[in-house]
Amino acid sequence: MLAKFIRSLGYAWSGIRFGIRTQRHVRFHLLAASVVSILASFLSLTRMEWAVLLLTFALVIAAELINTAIEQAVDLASPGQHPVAKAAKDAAAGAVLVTAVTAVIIGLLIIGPPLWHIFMK
Ligand SMILES: Nc1ncnc2c1ncn2[C@@H]1O[C@H](COP(=O)(O)OP(=O)(O)OP(=O)(O)O)[C@@H](O)[C@H]1O
Repeated sequence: MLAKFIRSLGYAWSGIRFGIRTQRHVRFHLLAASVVSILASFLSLTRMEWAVLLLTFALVIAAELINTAIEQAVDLASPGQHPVAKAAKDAAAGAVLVTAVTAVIIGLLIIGPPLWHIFMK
């Protein structure tokens, strides 16, 4: 039971590594999350603000990994060009865009005002 759980964690970790290795957008979002975290660590954020930031990072990275899974599955099912393949990939990319735009707005709402305060002092 425990061994099976650990094996499943290994599969999930290898999926994350695949996303990081092959998808430049995954790497970009990880970098953006790191930069925001470093900036945020200099600000006196509340636990709730940190929770919202972490949830936002997780949402964007998870959306990128699901997008990667959909791209892989579509390429396997439809190696040639097909309008349904395009619709599937574009919808998955749209989902990532929704989370990324929301993340930028949340980032501006949470770290924007304290950063503004520091730089305008
Ligand atoms: N098998 C396919 N059939 C039809 N259209 C496809 C197919 N594969 C990709 N496309 C479409 O071609 C366009 C570019 O696809 P591509 O996967 O290169 O997107 P991208 O976002 O530039 O990729 P990347 O993640 O490598 O940056 C998208 O509109 C996508 O939906």
